[in-house]
Amino acid sequence: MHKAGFVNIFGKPNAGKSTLLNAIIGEKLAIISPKVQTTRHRITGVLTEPGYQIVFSDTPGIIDPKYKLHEKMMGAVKSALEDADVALLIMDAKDSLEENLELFESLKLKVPVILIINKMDNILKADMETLVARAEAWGKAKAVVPVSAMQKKGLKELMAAIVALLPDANPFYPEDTLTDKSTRFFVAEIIREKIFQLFEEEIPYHTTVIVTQFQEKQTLTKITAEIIVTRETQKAIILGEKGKSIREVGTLARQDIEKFIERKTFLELFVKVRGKWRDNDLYLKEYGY
Ligand SMILES: Nc1nc2c(ncn2[C@@H]2O[C@H](COP(=O)(O)OP(=O)(O)OP(=O)(O)O)[C@@H](O)[C@H]2O)c(=O)[nH]1
Repeated sequence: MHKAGFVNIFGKPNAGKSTLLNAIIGEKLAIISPKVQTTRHRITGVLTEPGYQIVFSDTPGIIDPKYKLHEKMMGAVKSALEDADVALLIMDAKDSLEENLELFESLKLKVPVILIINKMDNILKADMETLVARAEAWGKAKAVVPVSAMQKKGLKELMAAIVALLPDANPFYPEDTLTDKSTRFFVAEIIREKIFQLFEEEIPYHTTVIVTQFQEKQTLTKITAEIIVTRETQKAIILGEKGKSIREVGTLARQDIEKFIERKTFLELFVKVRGKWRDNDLYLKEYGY
């Protein structure tokens, strides 16, 4: 019998959700950054193997709804909770187990749960064994699996634990589907990732990216994107002296986009100032939140 189901990943910011999803799907789908809270959308990757199909979703890190944007992120967490067949709760091995369990309890999950202890490469084997035993004593997880998402360790054990909990069902997507999000979305995420890499703290959090044009030409793909910031001063920083910084964003993003869409790409970037987009419902809708 074929198995198929929806599997959602939850965890505190920086626990390694995006890294794990990428390690499993084997394609760069979610963006990864050492800064917290980079994942704002539900990102779905589809894994099709002989005998089973898993539709994965990477939800935003769990945080307080300080801004409207954050409320939308919590909304995404809740809606993901409601439609999952299996929930993967992930924590950093160096983080407090008690705190994480308290957080996971507060989600009031009604679906089967697998507790993943990530970053096993960061702690001693004996300490990990003790941690796993304490996590198992919680009693609410069907399995406790230590992994290193970064080093792709423990993934086989994790997959076996997930498949064991999947319902019998036919595949939801055709075999070659990687994701149900549009290419445009990933292009915008790649550009946003570069902004995270190149600029300090506050800039990335005040920035969003929209792809305004995506044209397949004969020899290349022409993409136009707008980088939306909240203040003129931020615009000046992103542009840089004589446009040096924005060119750097463009070059790095273009290289990754070309790898992702497997086509030569012409990328054009504009920076626009839209005050308070994070608190404005209309903008949030326009930008896909
Ligand atoms: N040492 C180690 N670091 C890891 C591992 N997995 C992830 N990381 C690092 O932890 C940081 C956060 O990883 P992400 O995958 O972006 O975390 P996330 O949970 O998706 O974070 P948000 O998007 O903020 O919710 C990055 O710097 C990763 O490189 C791991 O197995 N070992």
